[in-house]
Amino acid sequence: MIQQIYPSPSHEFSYELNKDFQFAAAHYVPHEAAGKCQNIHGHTYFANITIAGDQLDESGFLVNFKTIKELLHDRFDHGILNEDELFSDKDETRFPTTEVVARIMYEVIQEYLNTTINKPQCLQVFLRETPTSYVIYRPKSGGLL
Ligand SMILES: Nc1nc2c(c(=O)[nH]1)N=C([C@H](O)[C@H](O)COP(=O)(O)OP(=O)(O)OP(=O)(O)O)CN2
Ligand SMILES: [Zn+2]
Repeated sequence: MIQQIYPSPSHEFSYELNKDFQFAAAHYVPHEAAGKCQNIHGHTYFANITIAGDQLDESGFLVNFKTIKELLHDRFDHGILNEDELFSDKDETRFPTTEVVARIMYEVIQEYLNTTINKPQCLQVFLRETPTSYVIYRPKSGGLL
C-alpha cells in the first residue's frame, strides 16, 4: 500500500487512531459538470480514517481496526458506488463525488461509533480518488452525528 502524508486534525483527546485502506470501486457523476466522469469508470481509492477519544472499550481498543475495514472497505470494494443505497443519482448531496463519498464514510463510521460503550469520535476522513485529487472531510464541532 502507498503510504501517504496527510494533515492531522487538532484535538485534545488522549487517544488518536488512524486506519488506512484501499478499495477499488466504479462510479459516475450524474451531472454535466462532471464531463467525461459522467461515464462509468473506476478508481483505486485510498482512505485514511482518524478516530479519537478519551476512553477505551473492554478490549483496550478505541475501536477495533478490523471493524473500520469491515464497515467501509468491505462495503465499497469492487462495487459500483451509484448502486449503493447510500448514494443517489437524483440528489446532488448524495452523488458519489469524492466530497460526498468522504462525508458518507464519516456518517457510516460515526453511526457505528455512537453505538459503542466508549463512543469515540471520527474527526477526519481523508479520501484520495486519483494520484492528483483528494478530499478531506471533517465534521463541524457540535455537528457530530
Ligand atoms: N470537486 C470534484 N471534482 C471532480 C470530481 C469530484 O469528485 N469532485 N470527480 C471528477 C471525476 O470523477 C474524476 O474521476 C476525477 O477527476 P480529475 O482529478 O480531474 O481526474 P484526472 O485524472 O483527469 O486529473 P489529472 O489532472 O489529469 O491528473 C472530476 N472532478
Ligand atoms: Zn471518478
